[in-house]
Amino acid sequence: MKIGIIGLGTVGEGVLKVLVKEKESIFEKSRAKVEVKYACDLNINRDFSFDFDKSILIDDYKKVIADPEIKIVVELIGGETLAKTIITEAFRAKKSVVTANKALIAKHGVELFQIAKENGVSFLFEAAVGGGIPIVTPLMESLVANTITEIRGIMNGTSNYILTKMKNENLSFDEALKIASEKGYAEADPTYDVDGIDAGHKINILASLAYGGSIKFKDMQLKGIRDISTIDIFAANQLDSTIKLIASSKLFSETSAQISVEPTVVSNNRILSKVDDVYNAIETIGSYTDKTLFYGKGAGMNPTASAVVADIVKIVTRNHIESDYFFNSTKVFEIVDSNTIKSSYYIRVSDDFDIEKSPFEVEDKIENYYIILAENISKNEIDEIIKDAKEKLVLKILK
Ligand SMILES: NC(=O)C1=CN([C@@H]2O[C@H](COP(=O)(O)OP(=O)(O)OC[C@H]3O[C@@H](n4cnc5c(N)ncnc54)[C@H](OP(=O)(O)O)[C@@H]3O)[C@@H](O)[C@H]2O)C=CC1
Ligand SMILES: N[C@@H](CC=O)C(=O)O
Repeated sequence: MKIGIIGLGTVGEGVLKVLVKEKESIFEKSRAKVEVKYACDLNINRDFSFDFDKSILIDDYKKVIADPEIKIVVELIGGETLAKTIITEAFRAKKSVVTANKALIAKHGVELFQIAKENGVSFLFEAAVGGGIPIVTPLMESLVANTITEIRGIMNGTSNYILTKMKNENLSFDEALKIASEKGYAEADPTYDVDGIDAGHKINILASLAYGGSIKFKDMQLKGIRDISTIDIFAANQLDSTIKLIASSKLFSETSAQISVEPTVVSNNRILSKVDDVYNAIETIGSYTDKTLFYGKGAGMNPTASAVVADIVKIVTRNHIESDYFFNSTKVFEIVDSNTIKSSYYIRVSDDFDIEKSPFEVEDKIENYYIILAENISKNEIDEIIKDAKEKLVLKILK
């Protein structure tokens, strides 16, 4: 089967490399014959990290769409504008699409899956969540017997890399982010990584796969790691805990779920506290399986390429399920406001805060800050109590 790859950046170059180097072994294992007819990028005169027949290089994606021999388009340019046009044009030209573009699926999944369906083609996206970790296929296929009630995990490699380097190597936030970008982990706009947006795209996708229907991305509560200071990392350590950016989704009813992304103080007794660097880990709770844990590299050229290639092979071997259950507009989930739900919290407030007049007790005092641990209280209630403090940070605790 002939395919065209559009976008030869970190992931696209990796996919081309795997398809060139592993052509025979992929055929031996799957009987899939995958021929890359076009590899498209804006800059095709640059150096590549491996040898291949350069005659496949083109710089106009329209050639891929216009060629009737091409059966699969692999969209790896990222972004939400041109990528959406390319994917839509590919569907209308009766071509299946494989992508790693989580932003596009989280925001436009309902529309795109509808167009794919109308044109009788496939739309696969294993690489969109968890890099090299198989998690999309398990949720759609391997765990089909279960009602998935909870999904929780570390889903952004860049912010996990930054938090790990700040804790273990005393690197500054900016130094660690720079290295993550150089390694190809970060998004073209790294605010997506550090502000919880990328993890938000991923939990949106997983929740839709788990519960069916769709979740409106704009209604989700997202918070990133920008406000985490070395003081918080030190204080968490004193509490035998580690700060992680946790994306989570909990089913509340048939039509509502609590879905959020927030930095969380995770007890060192939990496996998630040990997931470091670019690694991701995603826990699911299923009605029959109970807890299942998926762990692996969440970003970077090779792991992500592995997931994209798996989708290509799936389409070539016609070994996948088409279903109306996921990403449809007939069941749109209501998102429960996390700030109203009682939980345990870590609070850091500047010492201008009148602790005596508050219901809180000081757990620790570090520099000019009180560290407080609060139980059985909502974030909204805490915000009201500490509203006059000059500086404050409130993080959920995962015991
Ligand atoms: N990096 C990672 O670890 C992961 C990334 N993803 C997702 O994969 C996708 C790709 O990410 P990544 O590889 O990191 O991004 P990159 O920015 O490294 O690569 C994108 C490539 O597409 C090229 N491009 C842009 N516009 C066009 C066009 N019109 N025609 C042809 N090529 C074009 C870019 O060229 P130029 O640079 O000249 O603009 C660049 O080479 C994104 O959706 C991302 O979210 C998913 C999982 C992991
Ligand atoms: N920028 C993302 C890339 C993979 O999805 C991340 O850091 O996790």
